Amino acid sequence: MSASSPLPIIPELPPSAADDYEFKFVGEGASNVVFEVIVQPHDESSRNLFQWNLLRVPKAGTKAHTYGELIQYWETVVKPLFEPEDLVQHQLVGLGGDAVVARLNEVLEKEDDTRRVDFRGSRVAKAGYGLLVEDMRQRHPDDLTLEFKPKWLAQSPNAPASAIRCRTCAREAFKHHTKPPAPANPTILCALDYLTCSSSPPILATILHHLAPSGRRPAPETPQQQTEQTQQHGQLSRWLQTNTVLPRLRAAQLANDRTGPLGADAHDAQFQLAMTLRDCTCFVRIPADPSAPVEAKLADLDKKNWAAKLGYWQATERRLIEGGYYAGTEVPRQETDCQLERVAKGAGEGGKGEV
Ligand SMILES: O=P(O)(O)O[C@@H]1[C@@H](OP(=O)(O)O)[C@H](OP(=O)(O)O)[C@H](O)[C@H](OP(=O)(O)O)[C@H]1OP(=O)(O)O
Ligand SMILES: Nc1ncnc2c1ncn2[C@@H]1O[C@H](COP(=O)(O)OP(=O)(O)OP(=O)(O)O)[C@@H](O)[C@H]1O
Repeated sequence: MSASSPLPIIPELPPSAADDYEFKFVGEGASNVVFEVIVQPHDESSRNLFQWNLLRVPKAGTKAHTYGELIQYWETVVKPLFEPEDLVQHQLVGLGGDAVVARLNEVLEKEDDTRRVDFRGSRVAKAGYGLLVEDMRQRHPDDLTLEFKPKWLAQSPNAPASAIRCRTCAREAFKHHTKPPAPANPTILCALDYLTCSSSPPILATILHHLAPSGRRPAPETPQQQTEQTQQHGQLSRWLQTNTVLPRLRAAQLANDRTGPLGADAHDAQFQLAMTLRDCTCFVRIPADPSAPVEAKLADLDKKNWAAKLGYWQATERRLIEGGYYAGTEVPRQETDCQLERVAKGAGEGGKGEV
């Protein structure tokens, strides 16, 4: 938003929305909740707003910035780093009063039993604005959709010389140490593999196994569905090998962090941006229609509350170094599959070939 561009018109939910609209829980993170909004068929203007968009609202009691600040940061700092098609688009929407927030909280309360344990009981904040975010879910029941966090695509500048794990694998090993992984999902995907899979078929196979395990989709019921799924698998492989968005994200993470958390201060705007870039989500949609293009977009590129988080980031980095999580010497040893360890062991020893 430059100083000279006109202020965008912010749409507003009508006062009757709490009673007239249906709100369905879609997902949540530590700071936000996302809902699908279903409007009356005759309400054409609202139908246009919500046909391809979801409603994202802030949770109460977090240290996150207001949506006005998030939009300003995204427009001026994040957006210039990417191509428009790399980013999930969004716009502010007025919530039309506390009745909508109360309604959203009723929906959330009903979900409590199935929510992530540490999120249970958290509620939507009494905010004036939400965000309309481009809906990245399936548009057709046979579309293949994926969601993952690329995290740290390059090593932390603070990693010790003895590191055989990247920052993402070290952090995951620490997490598994304090909270053992679910039996269904025991292995860790090394974030560095996203960038090297283009030149290594075994690494590509590992990523495909993590992102699109065959058991997660219903088995094809017709020859047409079988063909579609094979095509989509091929499209996903090609996307992983040729996309430009993850290399661009990695380059921006590297360019904006020369010191790592231990050398940064709360006023270091570049480091702060790097931390935003390390906590985004990548959505991929591969349409069932083979002539339609693959869409892959980054979301959740929110400005971090640096003053509130710097202490946590520094303490995490120290814990990973001092606890031996980078060096792989923690006790008991956690199972990881880091590219750095594979390289250190030598590509020949049953590893995954050149990386
Ligand atoms: O600290 P990390 O690396 O575990 O990342 C946190 C995320 O954990 P996860 O991606 O699951 O490992 C964490 O994600 P969850 O929603 O807890 O899964 C948040 O994104 C957190 O950011 P914020 O406090 O909401 O600003 C994230 O915090 P920072 O990115 O600010 O460190
Ligand atoms: N544009 C979208 N399309 C489809 N689903 C979405 C979209 N945005 C969010 N979601 C769903 O809602 C969930 C939570 O959204 P979001 O990432 O905005 O929360 P958050 O609190 O910012 O997360 P985090 O704690 O990781 O920072 C996502 O994991 C995803 O399942």
